[in-house]
Amino acid sequence: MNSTCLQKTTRILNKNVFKCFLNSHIRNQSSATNQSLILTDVNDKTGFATVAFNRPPMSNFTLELLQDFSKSLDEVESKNYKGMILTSTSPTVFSAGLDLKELLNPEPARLKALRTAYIDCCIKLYSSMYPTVAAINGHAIGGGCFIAMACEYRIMLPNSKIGLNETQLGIAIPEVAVHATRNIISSRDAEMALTLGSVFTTDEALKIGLIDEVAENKEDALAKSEKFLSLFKKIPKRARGITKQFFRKKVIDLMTNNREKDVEAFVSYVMNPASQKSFQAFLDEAKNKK
Ligand SMILES: CCCCCC/C=C\CC(=O)SCCNC(=O)CCNC(=O)[C@H](O)C(C)(C)COP(=O)(O)OP(=O)(O)OC[C@H]1O[C@@H](n2cnc3c(N)ncnc32)[C@H](O)[C@@H]1OP(=O)(O)O
Repeated sequence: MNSTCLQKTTRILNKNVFKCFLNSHIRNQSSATNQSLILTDVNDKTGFATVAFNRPPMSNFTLELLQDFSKSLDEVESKNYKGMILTSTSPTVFSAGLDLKELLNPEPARLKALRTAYIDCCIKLYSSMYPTVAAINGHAIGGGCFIAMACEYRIMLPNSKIGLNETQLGIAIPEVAVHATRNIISSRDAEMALTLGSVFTTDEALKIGLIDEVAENKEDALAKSEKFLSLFKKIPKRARGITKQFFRKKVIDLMTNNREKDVEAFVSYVMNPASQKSFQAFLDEAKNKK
């Protein structure tokens, strides 16, 4: 097989694997974990890229996943795709946030790299020139919720949970997350939600405006996402992107300028014995549920 033919075959194979994951036909999780941690599929007709976290069943973030996600976000920007739908290949979870095993008894240098990579992804997503929508195909907790919040529009499946639960784990919410939350829901609801570490059902999230729409299933969520991105089809990209960035300037500046301070604070919260205890308690409780 010559190299062009091989490339074409590989592309087709990747596309089929991706479609299979998108439809949540994950029969064999160990084969899923052998795949890339991020899958990107581009619709040639619309120019929209669908980027999926590919770490079933929880789609929780490790350093490697975040590094790959950061590269995918660069690719969507540099290849000039017309918009991005963010989702996951897990059947019931968009993302359970940072991998708690990364936070438990961590090696400080890796923990710093994890948080830095997470903030990098948030900056790229929050300030992207292309339009973004989160097709929240299940639970979105902690860092998973914030990533969805960095998109411009959120469509969620019924019977799922979403929220920034950090205070429950002993991690203070950084100032930037306060402003980002207030950009979406009322200041009053934001203060209650972030101080309590509230996790909302789909219906509650819709009621307070944390999500914009509810979809019947994943297929419907992807169709609704395309509809949202299509709104911007005729709007010149540069004018749209710069206008979006003006609305988001405070959060972008805080994330960019406070990066080192945020990383230091995060490391100190995570290393705190009380937080360590709460990570272990969560993991033990989940084990004991079975
Ligand atoms: C610019 C700055 C902005 C700041 C934004 C904040 C940034 C990051 C902070 C974080 O992300 S901290 C982590 C937050 N996540 C959590 O607290 C865990 C969330 N998980 C859940 O609430 C639930 O698991 C779920 C997603 C609602 C699913 O519930 P379900 O009942 O279906 O499943 P469980 O029985 O709870 O779990 C199954 C299995 O998965 C393991 N697990 C779940 N979440 C994580 C995780 N985040 N990391 C590692 N492992 C996780 C859980 O322990 C079970 O494992 P086993 O017992 O089967 O081995």
